[in-house]
Amino acid sequence: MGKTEADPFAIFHLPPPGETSSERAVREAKEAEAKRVSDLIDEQLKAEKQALKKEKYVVKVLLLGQSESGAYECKSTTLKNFRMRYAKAAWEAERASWRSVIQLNVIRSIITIVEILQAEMDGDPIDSSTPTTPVESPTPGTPTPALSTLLTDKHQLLKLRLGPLRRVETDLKKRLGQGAMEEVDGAAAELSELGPLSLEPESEVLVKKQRAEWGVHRLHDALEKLSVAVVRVGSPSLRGHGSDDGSKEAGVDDVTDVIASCREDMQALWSDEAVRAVLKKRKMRMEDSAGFFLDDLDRIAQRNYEPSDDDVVRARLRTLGVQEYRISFDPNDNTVFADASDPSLEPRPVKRIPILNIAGVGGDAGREWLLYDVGGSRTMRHAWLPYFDNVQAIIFLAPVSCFDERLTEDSKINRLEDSFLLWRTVCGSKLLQKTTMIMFLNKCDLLKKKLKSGVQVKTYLPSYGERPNDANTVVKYLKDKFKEILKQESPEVKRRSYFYATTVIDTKATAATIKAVRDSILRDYLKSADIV
Ligand SMILES: Nc1nc2c(ncn2[C@@H]2O[C@H](COP(=O)(O)OP(=O)(O)OP(=O)(O)O)[C@@H](O)[C@H]2O)c(=O)[nH]1
Ligand SMILES: [Mg+2]
Repeated sequence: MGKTEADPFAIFHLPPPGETSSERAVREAKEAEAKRVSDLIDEQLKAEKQALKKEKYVVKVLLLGQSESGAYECKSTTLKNFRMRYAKAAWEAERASWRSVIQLNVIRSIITIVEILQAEMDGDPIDSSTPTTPVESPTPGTPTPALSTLLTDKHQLLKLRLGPLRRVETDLKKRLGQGAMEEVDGAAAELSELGPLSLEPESEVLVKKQRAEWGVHRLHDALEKLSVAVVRVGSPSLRGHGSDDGSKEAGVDDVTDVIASCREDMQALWSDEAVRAVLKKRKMRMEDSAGFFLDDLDRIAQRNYEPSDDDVVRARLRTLGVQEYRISFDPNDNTVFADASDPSLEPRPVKRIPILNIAGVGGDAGREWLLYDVGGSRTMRHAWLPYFDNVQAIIFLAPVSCFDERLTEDSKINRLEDSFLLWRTVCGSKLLQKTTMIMFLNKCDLLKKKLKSGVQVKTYLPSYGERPNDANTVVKYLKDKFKEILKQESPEVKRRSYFYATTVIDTKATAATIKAVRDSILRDYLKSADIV
């Protein structure tokens, strides 16, 4: 190579004239460090590029539905069914942490009962706006016989003996930590100001069934805090309360210890006939409320209690904001179900037909899913919009049992009506025109119970007319209504939709539905991405 053809930039790589050997060593060290940093940046860029490419094939699924204090659409419960089946490692790792949430649910139920007894003692009027499952009780507003005379010294004693649960509730909330907060809505605000429990007539205690509910913004963080607390059991800061007999098992934290010590008193309260009569009069069906575990106290209020899958699914913790979950499907599970849309009320076994081999056709496409669980209250709905972009499927939870209930936040609105409105808005969104729509007509168990107790659908939905008042007919009627709305709101594209009648706390029955849903979403995704 001649002098004129020399690399004009070579001069920049030449050592400075007159460089000593120590200066050279310093320079070379600097150059080596610069190269290391440059290589690192290159590697990061490459990894980001690969992640972006992979992200393109991530299937996004959004769970939607209303949620008001006192009535929920079970979005998080549905998601738990997915994770229990398809994110087994994370599910197992979290299991112990859910114990604290279940304990919190138990304590909440007991405190609610004590407050209702208090209201009866004080002669507080019955709150007619409360959307609870109706039981045979007098029409709100009409004079009701006082049951306070049924409440005796026995109840006073029980109340006193259950007093420590208040402190334990505070401890549990502290454990949930900063990621958690109490969702205080309107009338329930006073509850957070409540002092110690009291059955004295001069007490300031107010009973509202529109309860302040404990919720979390970052479930993962909250559960992680709980697991740390569980590991720390036996640490001095968590000790301090002895059990009835003064003994305490090693490794049992204070909260669990107090709950176990209160087991018999909690059972006595829950099984007491006078208490049941007051609850009935005040239209509170604890059995139908979220996070109900009082029938399982024998098992749960134990020092060695460990939650089962079903317990975790039934545990109630309100979602605030939007939570993201990643699920990676097993690469060996490469068959999908044949189309199983529109099954009858009881999930029908569907024939398993290997219609495609994903690994062979689309590589990793469709293996990674991002599931978004959003807080459903009206004040949170604005937060949904950014998640509509590029979403493959919406799982919409509609509560079929709520045809006779009204929103807590606006007592003029029927809950079913609100669900129809929300469904119309979601179906009509331009961003979702090609999105697969999956509807869970949920809470079939509560619907059956309600109809069995004699509630007539036509009283609340005059258009229901003289159709039979049974669950199958009601579900079919509502499904047709939802389908009609979907059709009206999908004028151009033929959008895929699937409707399922569900009871998502029944994990066994839901397993088949979840599998069918997974397969439908995957099949539609692969088709839309032109992978098949
Ligand atoms: N009886 C009955 N209860 C159910 C059913 N599905 C869910 N639940 C209960 O309802 C409660 C609330 O459900 P969640 O899944 O937390 O409701 P959500 O839609 O996530 O509510 P937000 O987080 O407040 O938006 C849970 O504690 C469940 O135990 C069902 O099909 N039948
Ligand atoms: Mg939730």
